[in-house]
Amino acid sequence: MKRVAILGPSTFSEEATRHFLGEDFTYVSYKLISEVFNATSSGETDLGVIPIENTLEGSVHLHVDWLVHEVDLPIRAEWVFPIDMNLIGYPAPEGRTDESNPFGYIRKVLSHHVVPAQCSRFMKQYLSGAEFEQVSSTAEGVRIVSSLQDPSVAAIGTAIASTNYGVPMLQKEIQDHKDNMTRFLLVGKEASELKPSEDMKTTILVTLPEDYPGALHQVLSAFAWRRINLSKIESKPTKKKLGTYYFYIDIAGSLDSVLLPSAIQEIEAIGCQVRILGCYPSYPYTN
Ligand SMILES: O=C(O)C(=O)Cc1ccccc1
Repeated sequence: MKRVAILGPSTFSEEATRHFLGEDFTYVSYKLISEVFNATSSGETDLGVIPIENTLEGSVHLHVDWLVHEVDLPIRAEWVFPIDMNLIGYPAPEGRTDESNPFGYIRKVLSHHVVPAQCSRFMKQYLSGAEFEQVSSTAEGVRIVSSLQDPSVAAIGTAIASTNYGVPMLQKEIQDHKDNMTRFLLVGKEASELKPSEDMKTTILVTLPEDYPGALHQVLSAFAWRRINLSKIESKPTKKKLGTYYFYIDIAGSLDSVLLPSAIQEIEAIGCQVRILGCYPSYPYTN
């Protein structure tokens, strides 16, 4: 069975990956996302799973940075999964109940750094007196809460973490939007056989030549006149020189098509550097 590195166990990454890949894989849990990248890169696992983008927050920049700067792992698939955030902790100690705010006794909330933006309304209303502390995963927050057994410290995480660590669910589904989706990437050195998808995507990084006015316009027009659809374009610092950027571009379509390789050739011809991060199937959410 193929081995898949995930941030886990009992995380949103695990929920999303089991839903997508099923049980014909061996899941190997790592505490840090850097360990997920490194395990996949070193061959300890065949594949790795990276949460890359959320409906509300956009890209998880730290993870994009790893993909671009630290490893050379092609993207093999992407899928979307709905995320239900839950407040997990212990009930109010006796004498600490507050009519106006049932969670007013909570002083600290532990979770993954992408979480507060996804439950900002709930946190503002009920947890404004609590300090947020970032931990390596939502499950790690629940694990710490279970070890402290202190009602003033709570976590935000998955229902499965509440069950597995034996910490009560205080409030279900506290995310701002019911359709709170996260996009996950499957990365790996070798292609894996996956279910067919109607949608293929290609992700490229483009570095513009210096001193070439209008270079970005030229890049975009290489796609535009071929009627190639871009689903995302983001500029990011190259990290080599202040003020220099590359563009992270998601393209609807496959490198097997005639048009896309010719668009890339045209971009290279004007002096841009192009790195292909992957050409892969994309899956919408189906339950
Ligand atoms: O910490 C987790 O549970 C993760 O898998 C990372 C994450 C956190 C919040 C939304 C999606 C993924």
